Amino acid sequence: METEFESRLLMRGAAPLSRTMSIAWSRIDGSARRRFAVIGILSIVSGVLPGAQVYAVGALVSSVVDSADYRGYLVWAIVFGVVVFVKYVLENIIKFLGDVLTLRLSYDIEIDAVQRLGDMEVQNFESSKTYDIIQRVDESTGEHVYGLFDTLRSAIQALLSLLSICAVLWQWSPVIASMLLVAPIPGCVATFRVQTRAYDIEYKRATKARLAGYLRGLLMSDSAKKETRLFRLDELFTNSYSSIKKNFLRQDIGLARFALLQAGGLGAASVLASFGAVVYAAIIAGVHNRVGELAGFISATTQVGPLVLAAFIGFTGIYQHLLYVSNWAALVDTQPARIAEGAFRGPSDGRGGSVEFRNVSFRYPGTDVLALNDVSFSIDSGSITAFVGINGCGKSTICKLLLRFYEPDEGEIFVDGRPIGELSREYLYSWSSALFQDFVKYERSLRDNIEYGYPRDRGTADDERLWDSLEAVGLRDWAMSLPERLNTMLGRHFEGGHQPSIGQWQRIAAARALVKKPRLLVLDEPTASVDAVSEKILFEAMAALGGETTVVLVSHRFATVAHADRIIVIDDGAVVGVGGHADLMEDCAHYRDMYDAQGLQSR
Ligand SMILES: Nc1ncnc2c1ncn2[C@@H]1O[C@H](COP(=O)(O)OP(=O)(O)OP(=O)(O)O)[C@@H](O)[C@H]1O
Repeated sequence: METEFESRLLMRGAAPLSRTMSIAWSRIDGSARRRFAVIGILSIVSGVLPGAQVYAVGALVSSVVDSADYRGYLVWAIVFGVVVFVKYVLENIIKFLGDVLTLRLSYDIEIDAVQRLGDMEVQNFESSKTYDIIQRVDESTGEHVYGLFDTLRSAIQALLSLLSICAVLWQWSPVIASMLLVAPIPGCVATFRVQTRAYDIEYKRATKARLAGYLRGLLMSDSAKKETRLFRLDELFTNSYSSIKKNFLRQDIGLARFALLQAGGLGAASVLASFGAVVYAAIIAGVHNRVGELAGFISATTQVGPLVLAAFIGFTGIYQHLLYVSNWAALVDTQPARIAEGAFRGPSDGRGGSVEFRNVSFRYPGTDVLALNDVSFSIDSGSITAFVGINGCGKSTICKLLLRFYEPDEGEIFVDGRPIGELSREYLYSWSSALFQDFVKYERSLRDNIEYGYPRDRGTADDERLWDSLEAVGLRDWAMSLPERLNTMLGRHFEGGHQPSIGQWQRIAAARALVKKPRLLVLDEPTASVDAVSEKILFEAMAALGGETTVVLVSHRFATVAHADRIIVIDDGAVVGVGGHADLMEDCAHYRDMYDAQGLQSR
């Protein structure tokens, strides 16, 4: 059973090990590689010193026994001291260089991972495959990258030390040398078994551990607290969490018992075998009067066990690091979905903003259902166009394609008469803006919250512009009443934060969308959280943009929708009606049904 598992472990690790190590190596810069080289050379020197140390012990004791003159053994005492001291110095230098390298790699790799995440397209975060990889990369990856190389280095150094000791012992007695080398093996097998079992437990519990982490996160989340309290989910989640943890506890205690049994069996066999080797060496020494060699054997006994273990376990310990590093390597190795960049950078101050979808069809990656099926429509520049339809009909998908978060599978999208793929996204985003239904509540100052919507290449937005945006969304008076006005921190996570209501948060997000005075404004359910008065204010803000800004509005509120210049009705990924409110009430049964349903609900 164990053997089968161990071989599975090696199989599982061997292929990713070489791939992961080559990825890690390719990401390490020249100076870090030089540091690795220096550490490697010092490790080789330090690796052969234990042999010299054992030899010096033997020679020292022999010279004490054989020579009456202290000068005879003083030389060996000095040699012994120098060997011990040089090893001490080398080990400390290796440790220092290793620590510095760990810190540097941790920094480099953490920044590299963060940059990769920042650089990813929206669609990667909406794909469970990539999202899974993203979730598994944590801040400790850098330490494990060095750990991966360092474990290998330590194992090789331990092997060198063993060879050097072996070379010395062999000259004295091949039989005792063999006994000493073989003695630690059962103990190593025991440790290997315990480690592989621990690794296997960790590997198998990864999914449950993630679930436990998720439940814990829900229990700690301020946004989830109301629901968890109301639906008594806190109790349910706490029970699930503790049941997972109890299971882990049971496994860990079982592992501790297994470790004790292994130590008591194979581990004890090693101790007894070493003891046997020393007794045998003592007998030989007594018979042949080779006290120096006996001292060398005893000195070697204390070193050989840990060295065999380090060499043996070092190679298995690599898998522990591999578990972490492979997540990061998978991130590096992932070919995230990319949106091709267009070259057109256009006149930055030019107005416009007309949009056309021509026979656009689209499936989300990894699905076979058409989210949009042969969709065609056109939107005049400066107009307000509303999209309506039941949940899941494809309205948000139209917004995502228009903002180039995805590319259509078929058909083409034109902006100002030009295929959208020809526009550079930097250019497109410099004059378009959006307010999403899942807008972000940045727990930063009110100023930051609005300024985040202002293009960085235009510098910082002046206060007047920020106040204008607040005015447009009806928040000027509220902002004036805040303790530090624009500089007031928002949210509860940082000290001194002021918590806006959800509707205020949404209007702040609207101010952020408006601050750049966009030519194209996509509003994906912008009024979901606001009251009727605020909705009117928001709509007036949109209308005030009229002529200057093309507004694409997704909304379920017919009171808002009815004011749009044109309404496009979507059903099951297809356009089923286009026109003004009055026309659609006449001609489009689907629109009329939705309108009536909302009228009934509100009565
Ligand atoms: N990231 C995604 N991966 C796979 N399928 C998706 C994804 N996002 C949306 N879909 C699917 O695409 C279809 C259209 O979704 P979309 O979000 O565009 O609907 P919607 O009209 O905006 O709905 P709602 O009114 O609920 O916001 C739905 O069937 C939905 O399940």
